[in-house]
Amino acid sequence: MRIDIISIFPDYFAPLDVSLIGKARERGTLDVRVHQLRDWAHDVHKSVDDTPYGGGPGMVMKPEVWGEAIDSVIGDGAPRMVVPTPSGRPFTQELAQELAGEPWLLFACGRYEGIDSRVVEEYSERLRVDEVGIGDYVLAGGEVAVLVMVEAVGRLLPGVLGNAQSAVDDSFAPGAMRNLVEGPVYTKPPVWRGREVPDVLLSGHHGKIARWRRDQALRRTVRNRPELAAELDPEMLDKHDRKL
Ligand SMILES: COc1ccc(Cn2ccc3ccc(-c4cc(N)[nH]n4)cc32)cc1
Repeated sequence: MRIDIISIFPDYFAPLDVSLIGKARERGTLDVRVHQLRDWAHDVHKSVDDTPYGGGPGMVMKPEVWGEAIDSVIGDGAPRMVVPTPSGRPFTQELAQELAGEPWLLFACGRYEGIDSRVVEEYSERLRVDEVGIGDYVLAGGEVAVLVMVEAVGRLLPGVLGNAQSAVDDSFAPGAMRNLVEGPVYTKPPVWRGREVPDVLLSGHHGKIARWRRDQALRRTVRNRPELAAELDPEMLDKHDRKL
C-alpha cells in the first residue's frame, strides 16, 4: 500500500518511522510519503491560508495551494482521498478495514479552520473522497487524526502484525468480537502484590478460556459502552449476567 500525506507539519509524522509501521515501511509493505504543503505556495511568505469569506474567526486554507499539491502528488493516479475534519464520518474499525483494502491512500491534513470546501468538491469528481473524524472533540489540525488512521489501517495489512498478534480478534471487528470491547489481559507472574490471575486462564481449557474472555468482554462492554451493548444480540446478553 502507498500512503501520501500532505501537511504543513510533516514532522508530525516522525512516529510513522518507528514500531510496526516503521518496520512495514522498511520491508516495503507500506510506502509512506509525507509532503510539505508549503512547497506549492509560491508567494514570498509561502502562505497557505487566508481570511474566511463571510467573516468569522480564524483562517481557512487556500484552495489553489491544495490543488497544486494534490495534482502534483497524484499525477494521473486515483488514490482514495481522506480528509480529516471534526464534522466527518466517524472513523471506525470497519472503515479501517475498508481503507486497508485500498492500494493507495492520500491524506489531506488541514489546519486553521479547515480547507476551502471547494477542494473536496473538486477532487470528489475524480476520486473517492471521505471526510472523516476520529471522535467528538476538536483537534487543532488533521495530523493526529492521520496518525490514528494510518496506525489502525497499517496494522491490518498482511505481515504488519507479527504472528504472535492478530487483528482477527480485534474489538469491533466483524465476527465473534464485533461490538465488544477488549476483556482483561494478564501475564506472568501468576501472583503480583497478592493479586492472582483468574484460575480459568491457568486451566489450559481453551473452550472455557474463550467463554470466560467473551463474558468478560461483554461485561466490560455493558459497563463502559452501553450503546454498543444495546446493539448486541439479546440472546447473547441473556446468557450473561445483565447486572454488573
Ligand atoms: C469549524 O470548526 C473547526 C474546524 C477545524 C478545526 C481544526 N482543524 C483543522 C483541520 C482539522 C482536521 C481535523 C480536525 C478534527 C478531527 C476530529 N475528530 N477532531 N478535530 C480538526 C481540524 C477546528 C475547528
